[in-house]
Amino acid sequence: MLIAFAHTRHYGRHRVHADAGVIRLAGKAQDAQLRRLMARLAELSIHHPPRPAWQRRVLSAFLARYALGWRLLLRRQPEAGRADALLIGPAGVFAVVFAAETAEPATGDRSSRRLPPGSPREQASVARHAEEAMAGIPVLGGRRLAGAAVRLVSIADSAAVDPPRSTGTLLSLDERTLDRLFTTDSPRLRRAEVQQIAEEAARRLPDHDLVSIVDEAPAPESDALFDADTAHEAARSRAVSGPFASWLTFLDSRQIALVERVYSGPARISGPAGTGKTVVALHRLARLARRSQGRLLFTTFVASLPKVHQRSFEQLAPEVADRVEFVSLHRWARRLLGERGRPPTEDQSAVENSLARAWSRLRADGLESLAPLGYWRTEIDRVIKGRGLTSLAQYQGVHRRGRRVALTPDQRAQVWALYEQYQRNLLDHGVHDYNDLLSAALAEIRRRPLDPPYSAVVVDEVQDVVLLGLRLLHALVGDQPNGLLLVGDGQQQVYAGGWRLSDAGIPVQGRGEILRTNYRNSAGVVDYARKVDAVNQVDDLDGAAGFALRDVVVAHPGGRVDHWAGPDHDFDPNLVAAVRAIPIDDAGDVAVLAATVAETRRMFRALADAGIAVSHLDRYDGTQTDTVKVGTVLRAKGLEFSSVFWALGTVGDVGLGDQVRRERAEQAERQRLVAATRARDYLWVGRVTAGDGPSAA
Ligand SMILES: Nc1ncnc2c1ncn2[C@@H]1O[C@H](COP(=O)(O)OP(=O)(O)OP(=O)(O)O)[C@@H](O)[C@H]1O
Repeated sequence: MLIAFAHTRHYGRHRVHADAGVIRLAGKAQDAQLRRLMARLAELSIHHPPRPAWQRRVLSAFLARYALGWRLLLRRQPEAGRADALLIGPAGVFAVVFAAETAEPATGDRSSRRLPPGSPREQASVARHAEEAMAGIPVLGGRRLAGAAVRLVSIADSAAVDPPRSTGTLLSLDERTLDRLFTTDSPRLRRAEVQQIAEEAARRLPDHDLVSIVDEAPAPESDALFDADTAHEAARSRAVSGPFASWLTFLDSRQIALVERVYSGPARISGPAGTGKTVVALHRLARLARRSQGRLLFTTFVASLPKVHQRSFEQLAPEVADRVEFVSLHRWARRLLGERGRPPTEDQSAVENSLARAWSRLRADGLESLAPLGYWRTEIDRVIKGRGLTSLAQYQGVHRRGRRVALTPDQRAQVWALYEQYQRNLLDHGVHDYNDLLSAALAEIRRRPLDPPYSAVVVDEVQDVVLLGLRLLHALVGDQPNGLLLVGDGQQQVYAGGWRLSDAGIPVQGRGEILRTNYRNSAGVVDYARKVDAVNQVDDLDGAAGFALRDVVVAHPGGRVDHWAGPDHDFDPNLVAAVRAIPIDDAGDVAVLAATVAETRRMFRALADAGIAVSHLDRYDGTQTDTVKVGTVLRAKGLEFSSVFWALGTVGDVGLGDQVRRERAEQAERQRLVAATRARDYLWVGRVTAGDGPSAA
């Protein structure tokens, strides 16, 4: 065994020498020997102050894992607001603080005295400095270490009376619980990445020593996923670019810039499907949470999505996860109204009934000849109530974005009459629809703002939030710096009746950013999605030309798309056969999607009858299960699966006018785009060429 240190010295039979601040321990590492060596190292070091025995044992425990790929950077002199060490290994990057008074600073200088261990100020300072030192360290493949990947861990003397508790921004351990640091279900770093990061950190931090042990027989990289012979091309490309969920640890330089950017007011991140918009939003939340004390909010229009992203966030930044609320917009509004003593009365069938009764009274006025009731429901939901219009005069003047049935002033007056009758019926029933929830919540917030307010609000899939919802979310944080972040993609808008951010009075000029590299979908899947017509109708949510999927850079090669077309009676057996062809172990990463609930019901039944374990996508919360998820494409927004089966429904548009048909076709194209871009590696597209299609239950 050879130990290298600042100057070559001999300790027993070990030769120790230091070279540019790098300490080397060479030879076969035995735990007991290491412990002795570390003790000597601490005592004899000309760089490091003496350490208490328990800290030396902890450091030895770190070094004992050297052969398993762990690297240690040791700060020479303790310093207020700085980590004592950085530990880098398969489970991630940790900034380590010894949570007890270490040896008195050699200089006795007051400035180097520490704040009380574990004080929030000390924690925040340690976390910030460690993040800033490490963020952006490059590894192979053009990826860079994300600041949020650096976790703060405080290690206490296990002889202390109270066992340490993980609180706030801190993971607290002692010698008895130290193993929790090293164990991980899904490795975040590969051996070569650990080494690259450690070496670059040593360059960036000249007041640290990188302790290394040259082992004659390093343990082999154990992950079979990286075996070039066995892996599928796309899966291999993912494996090469990093272990599972590599976005938890690495981002590209553009993404890092967006995570770290300080915005002086509301900001927008857009970009085509799969470019990491949500990933960037989650990293930003982690960064902001670590730099603030209050609550933060992540919300979206899609009911089931917040839970899924909450699970990812708990992996990304467990220390601050309890300060970030993940909740859908309507649930949030409902909760607020409850807390303010004004709980809404919700009854979906009474809401439907209110509209149906209004329709049977007023349809003869001519609306029926233009479009069916469903069309007017969208008009009321998205255009009239969704935009918070309060008078016919406002409605007469509004630009009905995405709505293809042109309306004369008289016809607008008829729609307005339908809306007013609907409102009266809701009132009679004493019920509220979804938009009523949002407008009541907005009125509440204007009457009495939240106290304390959120320090940041992130809105994902913002393109599908109604204007009223945007106003509500804007009212929560106003134009405060880093307050409101809107994340979305105009190309994936699945509801007509959209808006411009300027309609909501949200100023994002100069704070709009675009992501352009797709990390989710393999090239074959992107090639299919590029041809979808929705590609040609995209803006940046504020009127300017957007950046479309057809122009993305694709990170992963490979991927496959299969097409099936045939008569209705052949659809079910072909779907079942195609799903069966997926290896059983991968079933949990499979989604079967369609545009309508009726279609999904039929497919659910067909798969279940064939003995395939299925579950409802709308109950999916990100928990790993081995069931195939079946649901509508609306429920799949923001999600991804290894394989996606998509039933191209036949649009039941017999007897509809050209304009309604056109709008439906546009919507169907956008849904197709969303469905296709949920698939990482495999997409199956089934189309019924004769008969009713899968919607015929
Ligand atoms: N820098 C990165 N390195 C590796 N993988 C990444 C990176 N950025 C994103 N990803 C992966 O890309 C996928 C898509 O990311 P994300 O869900 O954030 O995209 P999105 O733009 O929000 O997509 P959509 O608009 O379709 O919801 C995720 O699986 C994530 O793991």
